[in-house]
Amino acid sequence: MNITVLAVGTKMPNWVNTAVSEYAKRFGRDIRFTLKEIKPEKRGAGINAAQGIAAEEKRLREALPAQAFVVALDERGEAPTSQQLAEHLRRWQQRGEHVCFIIGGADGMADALKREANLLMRLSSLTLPHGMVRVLLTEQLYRAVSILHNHPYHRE
Ligand SMILES: C[S@@+](CC[C@H](N)C(=O)[O-])C[C@H]1O[C@@H](n2cnc3c(N)ncnc32)[C@H](O)[C@@H]1O
Repeated sequence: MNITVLAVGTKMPNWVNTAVSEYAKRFGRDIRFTLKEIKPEKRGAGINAAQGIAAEEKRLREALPAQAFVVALDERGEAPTSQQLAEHLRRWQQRGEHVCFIIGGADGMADALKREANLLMRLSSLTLPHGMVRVLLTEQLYRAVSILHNHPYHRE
C-alpha cells in the first residue's frame, strides 16, 4: 500500500530527517512510504498566521494524492492505541487505500482540512512540535507494521 505524509516545514534539523529515514527504511516491501515536505509560508511583511495557514492549506490540497484516505494529525483528534493503529493499517491495506497523513505547520492546519479529513488523529494530548510529529508518526506506523507481522519490536 501507499502511505504519503504531507508535512508543512522544510529545513528540519538533522535528527528529524535521520529518525524519519531510519523508521521508514524498516517498513518492508508492502508499504511504499513517501514524505513530502510542504513549503511553509513566510510570516511577517503583511502575512499573519491566518494568511500563512491559508497559503499552506492551498499547497497541501495541491499535493494531496487523488482518492487518498486522509488522516489529519491534530492534538484534538482520536487517540488510537498502537494496536488500534495496526488494525486501521490492516483495514487500509485490505481496501487498497492510499493513505495520506497531513501535518500542519508552526501555527497549525486549516480547519477545513481537518473537517474534510476521513480521520482526525492525535499522537498525544500534548501539543508537539511539527518535526517531532513526523518522527512519532513514522515510528508508530513502523510499530503498527511490526504488530501485523508479529515482529518482536512491539511488546505489550
Ligand atoms: C506546532 S503544531 C501546531 C499547534 C497549533 N496550536 C494548532 O492548533 O494546531 C503543528 C502541527 O503538528 C501536529 N501536531 C501537534 N501536536 C500533535 C499531537 N499531539 N497529535 C497529533 N498531531 C499533532 C498538527 O498537525 C499541527 O498542525
